[in-house]
Amino acid sequence: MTENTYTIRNLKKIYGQGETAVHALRGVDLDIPEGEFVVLLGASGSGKSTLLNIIGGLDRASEGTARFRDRELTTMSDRELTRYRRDHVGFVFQFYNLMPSLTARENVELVTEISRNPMEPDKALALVGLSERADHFPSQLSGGEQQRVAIARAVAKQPDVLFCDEPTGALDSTTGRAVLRVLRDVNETLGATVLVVTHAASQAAMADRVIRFSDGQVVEVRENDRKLRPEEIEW
Ligand SMILES: Nc1ncnc2c1ncn2[C@@H]1O[C@H](COP(=O)(O)OP(=O)(O)OP(=O)(O)O)[C@@H](O)[C@H]1O
Repeated sequence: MTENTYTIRNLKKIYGQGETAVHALRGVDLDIPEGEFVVLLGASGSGKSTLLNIIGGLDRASEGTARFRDRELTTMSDRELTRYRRDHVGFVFQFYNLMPSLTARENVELVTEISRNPMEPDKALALVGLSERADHFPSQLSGGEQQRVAIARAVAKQPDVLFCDEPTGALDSTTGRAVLRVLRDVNETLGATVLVVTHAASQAAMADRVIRFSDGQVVEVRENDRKLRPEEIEW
């Protein structure tokens, strides 16, 4: 039997209370198997980021359970959640969040210096095809290159899970494809489970599993028999 990275049951998230309460997740049930490349689709406001934030240990659920392997996240203390994030999870966001005053290598070192089992920063930069740019500052790099530094930073700690919220949202499709290729390589060579939130529905063709959200609920889970390569995807 395949193990799950995440086992999620009746997960609910309510922001605020009373008349202004927002039901961002309305009872989500999901199994995310180890090592899969998963794409989350759904309209703006359907709850994708909220789910990512909860299972990434950045936010807390209002109700329900979310297990990472054999550990329950919803009952962890803040300290345990911080350790979980540090040891197991990498994040990539739409706007790269790099430190402008640090070079590409130094941005990666920020993470490797506090990680339990990091790879060499230069190896992480090589993995995303940026060995030649290690001494450049973010302002000297293109958007796609900056995003690849952000991916190198996230994977340098050798996370079990890589969360990507709109990683290609700010990029043209050629550059975006290069970024998707890197994410696929991370999934295949490091074996990390990769979860990508995207508005570009065509990117779902490169996933093992496609999860569609609507109004705080999962309305479809689809497994692809055949995955497309990033080069074959148009958006
Ligand atoms: N901190 C917050 N306080 C109050 N409401 C919030 C908060 N964060 C999110 N929401 C609401 O929760 C709902 C789900 O938001 P979420 O960001 O998860 O959606 P999403 O599917 O990721 O959207 P997008 O594709 O636009 O990023 C939305 O109605 C949003 O307005």
